[in-house]
Amino acid sequence: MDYNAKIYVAGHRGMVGAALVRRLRRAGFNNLVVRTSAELDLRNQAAVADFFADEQPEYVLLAAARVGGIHANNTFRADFLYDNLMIQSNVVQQSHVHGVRKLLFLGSSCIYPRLAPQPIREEHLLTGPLEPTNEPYAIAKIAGLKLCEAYRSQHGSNFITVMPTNLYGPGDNYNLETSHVLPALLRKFSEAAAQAAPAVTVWGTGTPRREFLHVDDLADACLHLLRHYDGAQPVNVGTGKDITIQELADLVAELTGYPGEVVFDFARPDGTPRKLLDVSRLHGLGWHHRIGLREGLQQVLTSADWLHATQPVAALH
Ligand SMILES: NC(=O)c1ccc[n+]([C@@H]2O[C@H](COP(=O)([O-])OP(=O)(O)OC[C@H]3O[C@@H](n4cnc5c(N)ncnc54)[C@H](OP(=O)(O)O)[C@@H]3O)[C@@H](O)[C@H]2O)c1
Ligand SMILES: C[C@@H]1O[C@H](OP(=O)(O)OP(=O)(O)OC[C@H]2O[C@@H](n3cnc4c(=O)[nH]c(N)nc43)[C@H](O)[C@@H]2O)[C@@H](O)[C@H](O)[C@@H]1O
Repeated sequence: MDYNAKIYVAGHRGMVGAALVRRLRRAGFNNLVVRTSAELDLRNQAAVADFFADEQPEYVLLAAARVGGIHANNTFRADFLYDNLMIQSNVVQQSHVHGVRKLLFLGSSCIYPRLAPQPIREEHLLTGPLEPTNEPYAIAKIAGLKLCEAYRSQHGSNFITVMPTNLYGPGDNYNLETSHVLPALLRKFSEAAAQAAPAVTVWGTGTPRREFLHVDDLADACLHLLRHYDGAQPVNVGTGKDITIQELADLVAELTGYPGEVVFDFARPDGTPRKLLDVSRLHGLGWHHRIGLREGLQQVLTSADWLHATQPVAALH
């Protein structure tokens, strides 16, 4: 890849988008194009067409999406379906119209069938019913993956799809209603430790298993695939290891120094019982993750981003 190539990072302020910008800059790619959602609402077809006509990017990394945890997905079902369909349809279609050399689309491990064989291989997609709590989001993401596949087959477009597992790291969402489990537990346990609260409530039964990859590892994998992968098949990106939500809660309690009780709220949904990714295709392409979960959590808990993100509201005024 030419270091002066114009690369559009859609969603550059998000956790993944910001990590992509950091990784691209560190690699020497400095001709990056970015827009906030206020500057360019990617649901607006005409605005996206104008943007591509003006900027003519050579590469596109599509990290803009409506994203959230199990509760947000299950609550804002129409928003997760509509926003993601519009964003990806506009960006992928305009990438084709303007002859983008390569586009990287981000799927997710949660779009595989709810009870897919474990670990999940890329060919397990669409082989069974989806997890109900995030079916709208999964349908949108599957449509995006299929749109990339269709442009490749009809027009020879080099649009690749990456399937990340659950991610965490700098720029994560710590809103307790809309976030994913890992940032939610980091916040809950650290606030409980600071306030000497007697117990922390964890949603569900604690028995589901989840795999967690640091977002800087994901960004590194995306750059590796942007440089070395031109295949039609999606590529899973993960660590190949998972833990139960109970084990995650115990690890977060240890790292935040919380001594109190953990209480499980069975009224909250567990979601998919397990979604461990088979990462042999990725390993075969020469990439392995570097940041283990304990090390990654310690990095988050000592980062400036964490202190800023979880500053008590009172302190902000
Ligand atoms: N987080 C995970 O665990 C995870 C796991 C697997 C896959 N992924 C995928 O990774 C990608 C990024 O996720 P993330 O965790 O980085 O999400 P995030 O932190 O919520 O960031 C999403 C970004 O999308 C942008 N965006 C949302 N709606 C937009 C719109 N209408 N127009 C323009 N931009 C819009 C936002 O821009 P502004 O900030 O400017 O508003 C934001 O920067 C998504 O495709 C997601 O499916 C995430
Ligand atoms: C990667 C993401 O995976 C998502 O599924 P998924 O991992 O179940 O989404 P999470 O919200 O991370 O929930 C994972 C598991 O953690 C439990 N959990 C326990 N305590 C909490 C808490 O305080 N907050 C949250 N959020 N969960 C909690 C939750 O019930 C579920 O069993 C999809 O819904 C998204 O579409 C996205 O793709």
